[in-house]
Amino acid sequence: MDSILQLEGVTKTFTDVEAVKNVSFSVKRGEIFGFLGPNGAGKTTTIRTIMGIIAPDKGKISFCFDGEAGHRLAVQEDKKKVGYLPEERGIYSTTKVMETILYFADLKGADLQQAEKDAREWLLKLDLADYQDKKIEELSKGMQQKIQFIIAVIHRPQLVIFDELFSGLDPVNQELFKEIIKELRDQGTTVLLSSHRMNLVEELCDRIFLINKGQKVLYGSLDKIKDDFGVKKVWIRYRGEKKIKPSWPEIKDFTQDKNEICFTLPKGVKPGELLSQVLQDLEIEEIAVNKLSLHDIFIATVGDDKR
Ligand SMILES: Nc1ncnc2c1ncn2[C@@H]1O[C@H](COP(=O)(O)OP(=O)(O)OP(=O)(O)O)[C@@H](O)[C@H]1O
Repeated sequence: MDSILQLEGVTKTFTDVEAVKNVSFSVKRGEIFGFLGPNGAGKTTTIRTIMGIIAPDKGKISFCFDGEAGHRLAVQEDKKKVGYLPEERGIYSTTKVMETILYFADLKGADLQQAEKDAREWLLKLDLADYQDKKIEELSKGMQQKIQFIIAVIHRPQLVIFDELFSGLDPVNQELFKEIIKELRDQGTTVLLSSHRMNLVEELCDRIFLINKGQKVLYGSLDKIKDDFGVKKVWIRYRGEKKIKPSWPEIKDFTQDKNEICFTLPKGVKPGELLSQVLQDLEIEEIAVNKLSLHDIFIATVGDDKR
């Protein structure tokens, strides 16, 4: 898979904050790429440099549309190939919903007849069909966010960047957008998704970049990151209420709740060998051995600093 977007050594310093330090990654054509990090990590700053809203102090950002050679997003024509949902929400406006969507579609050079047809379909899909003639300011925050989503995709961009798409959406709408993002990917759109919602990222993305304090922490395929991390989480439910006192030095983060125990095994410890010793005198009802979730890896990697 070739890259549609490439960042090489991107650095951005504000007066007294090094917001982004030497960040490099590439987004492959047709993938859903997760861009993660705690609050203040540098995600939005990186995205704004990608969108050409702020210039990086150092580094190179290049796009490669339709197999062309990579170049900066300077040309107006190229900007039309990218969609962007910014983190800051609210398009408070007295303009009507459909007019607003078509205004942005026009700015991005979309065919207006096609855009109007697409807009109707999106509004229907997002449960806003009755709102097309309402003023934007009459919509709730979540509804306005849906309109911003439509604006980001109305010109059928090749690459779309969602900065915290899921924030402010209720669980039903989060599920709806999860499906929509998969559909966009299946239709050939590349998606860069910045988010704190680890469970959603885990379900949607094959590859991620985790940034903390402006710098790379983890980058690559989620499966490989989990394998490299190596820690396994073990959960066991057994018959009876025997109190367990683990005497095995390999076991970490041990907790017990009635007849359920949970612990982690560090990288390199083979669960089979240990469990055969641990389980000798327990009558097991259920057992699960899993790689750490992205949420656990996130906490383990950046949590200490945050605390
Ligand atoms: N315009 C600015 N002027 C000064 N400092 C800024 C500016 N924009 C961002 N920063 C600083 O840069 C750092 C990174 O901010 P950024 O908004 O990129 O983080 P983020 O990862 O998007 O955070 P969040 O998840 O909280 O939105 C922060 O320390 C922030 O205070």
